[in-house]
Amino acid sequence: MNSADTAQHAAPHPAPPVVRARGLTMTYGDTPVLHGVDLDIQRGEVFALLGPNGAGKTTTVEILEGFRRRSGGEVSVLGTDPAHGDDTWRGRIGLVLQSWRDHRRWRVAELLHHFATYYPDPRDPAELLAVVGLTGQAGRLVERLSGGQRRRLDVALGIVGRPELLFLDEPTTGFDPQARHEFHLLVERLARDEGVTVLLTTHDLAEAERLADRIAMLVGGRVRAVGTPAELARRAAARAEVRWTDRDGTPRRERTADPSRLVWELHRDAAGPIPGLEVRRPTLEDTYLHMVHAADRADREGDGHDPATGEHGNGDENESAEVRSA
Ligand SMILES: Nc1ncnc2c1ncn2[C@@H]1O[C@H](COP(=O)(O)OP(=O)(O)OP(=O)(O)O)[C@@H](O)[C@H]1O
Repeated sequence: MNSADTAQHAAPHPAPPVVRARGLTMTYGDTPVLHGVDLDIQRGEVFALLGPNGAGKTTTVEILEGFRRRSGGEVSVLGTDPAHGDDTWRGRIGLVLQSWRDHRRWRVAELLHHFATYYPDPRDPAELLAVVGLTGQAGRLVERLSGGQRRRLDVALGIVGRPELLFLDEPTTGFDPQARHEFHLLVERLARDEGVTVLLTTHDLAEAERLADRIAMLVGGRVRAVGTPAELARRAAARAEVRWTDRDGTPRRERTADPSRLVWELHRDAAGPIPGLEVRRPTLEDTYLHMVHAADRADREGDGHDPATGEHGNGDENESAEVRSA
């Protein structure tokens, strides 16, 4: 959006994004892994960062958390450059890390009380244990918790300080389905009722689809697309699958960009109802796989083709900024 558009359509004092990155780059040694990432995450938004192993998700998140120094670009998190965040800034951020390995000898409630003392206005630890379903384990040593229970404790520790921005790095790994469901309700409540902004990385596409207002797909250190799950499905032009059973009982399936035409043709050719007829719309998984394959292909061919839009760029990193901000 150009500045004239902004003046015309935006509120008089639009809130700045909670997370903003422009042209973020990262190089390990002489290996570049982020190639100019742009992100805008608004207050109260649940934002998921998806991408294959090695895409650069953790690197991006660690830079935003202030744990890793970037090589280049501009970054602002809660109005501060994370490279210069102080304790007050850190207190406004919640991290759900991959388990608190140094605290195995603590008891669950003790550890939560201890963490609560770091913050000016912490949540009540007993209430929080109930929220994450660990009341029955309050007196247990952390090292005696199951994997899923420890992950719930990670979540409790991440939100005890009432963070404005919560980073969730693969938060439900090891959760059973019910614990995952309860965790999703908790994240929805935090975002909806308390206006907490959430940045989630996950390999669970159903989780991203369920929780995220918007999703960014990061492949090979570039954001290939940003949008709601429905927008991404439309942009990726992933095809629907039509299933039916032939007159001789053979199950059939066909992928098509125009399912309504195929269904019409089937009806036109059939003498009566079509048994087993089913139209399956593209899922986020279809979209994801489509984009990852297309991005791999584009990178191999070096043609600047963007899988998110089907547009051809000039291979310039700035070109894909148009896609990202769309
Ligand atoms: N400390 C490091 N030193 C050198 N290279 C690193 C370092 N950390 C990550 N990398 C490399 O940077 C690239 C991006 O890694 P990163 O961990 O950010 O990816 P990711 O998207 O989080 O992957 P995953 O889904 O597997 O967690 C990978 O090629 C990885 O090998």
